[in-house]
Amino acid sequence: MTRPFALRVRNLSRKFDVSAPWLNRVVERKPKQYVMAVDDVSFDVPKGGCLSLVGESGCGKSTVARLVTGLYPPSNGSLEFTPDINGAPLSAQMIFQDPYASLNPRWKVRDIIAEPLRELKLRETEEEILARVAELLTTVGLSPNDGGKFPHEFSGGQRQRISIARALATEPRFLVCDEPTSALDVSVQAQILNLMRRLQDEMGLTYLFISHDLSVVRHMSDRIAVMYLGRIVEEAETETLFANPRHPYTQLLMQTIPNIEHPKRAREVTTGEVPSPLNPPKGCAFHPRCPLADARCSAERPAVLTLKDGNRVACHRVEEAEGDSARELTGPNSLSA
Ligand SMILES: Nc1ncnc2c1ncn2[C@@H]1O[C@H](COP(=O)(O)OP(=O)(O)OP(=O)(O)O)[C@@H](O)[C@H]1O
Repeated sequence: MTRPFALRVRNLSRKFDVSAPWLNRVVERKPKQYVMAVDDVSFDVPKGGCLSLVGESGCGKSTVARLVTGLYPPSNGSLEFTPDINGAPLSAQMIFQDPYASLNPRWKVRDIIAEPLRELKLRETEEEILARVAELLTTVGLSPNDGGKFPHEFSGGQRQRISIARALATEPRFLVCDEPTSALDVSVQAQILNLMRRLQDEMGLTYLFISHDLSVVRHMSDRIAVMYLGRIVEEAETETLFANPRHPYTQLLMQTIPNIEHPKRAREVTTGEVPSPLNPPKGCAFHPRCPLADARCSAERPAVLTLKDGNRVACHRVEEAEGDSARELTGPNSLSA
């Protein structure tokens, strides 16, 4: 049975104009240049669940986050929130990687958290606003007295708790979390992830979670979409992805996860570099780094196939290996509705 979705994204693209200034282009006879930061991406975020986007720096994760929160308009494609999420005060709230940079250092914590309440007039009196701030601080594991302090008086983990409290102020149903723990120590990361899971259970929140680290998203996610150079290369249920990573790039990312046998792994891919998005490789964008690549991979871009188990993968070699069990639906990137 298909799970109801909170957000449905179809064929979403976003390009950025990165051309040199007009005069330089004319003098040097250079054409306009574009980066395809997000290229024909489709996914569903399950209601009350968590979909994670994973991939190396520059693959387009943050741009998807900004498209979902409305910070950027798409160049193409659609975003559809279910009506109850659209009806919430803001359809999607965002939690950022660096809580210090996203908290105004000159404001007391209570004013930081109260800002959206005041802005959107969600409480009538100052007393009600302060009561709500105290409630939010308690919800994220801080003390109501912490409202009188400034951001620099807190540790990194506590500052991320403050960001979460502020994001929750408007009672959103949908949170976009862009690398919320990657600036934190591993032990603090676990505390913040546990807090986010508890809040999800208690408030029925839906998460779009973004990380470069598969091990971080493993225990948060119902499904994981792996991105490479602006496109989704594999999307699967979390346990299936870990048990049977099909795309060679997912397999490469798996090799960066520390485990008992390899406790000191780098956590980041150290073999080969991501090609420039200004000049992406022809065919499959991953083929220059792929141990399985053959002539077809350098010539023909693989479509995103939906497999019998509902998971999706864009790889000629997987398609060949899975034979009849792989089936293409109505076109590249389509999902079973
Ligand atoms: N405002 C912008 N103008 C021009 N290019 C951009 C802009 N935002 C992103 N890009 C480019 O789009 C591509 C995707 O960037 P994006 O930040 O979405 O990736 P990411 O996977 O989130 O990486 P990171 O984790 O480093 O932020 C990159 O090549 C980036 O340089």
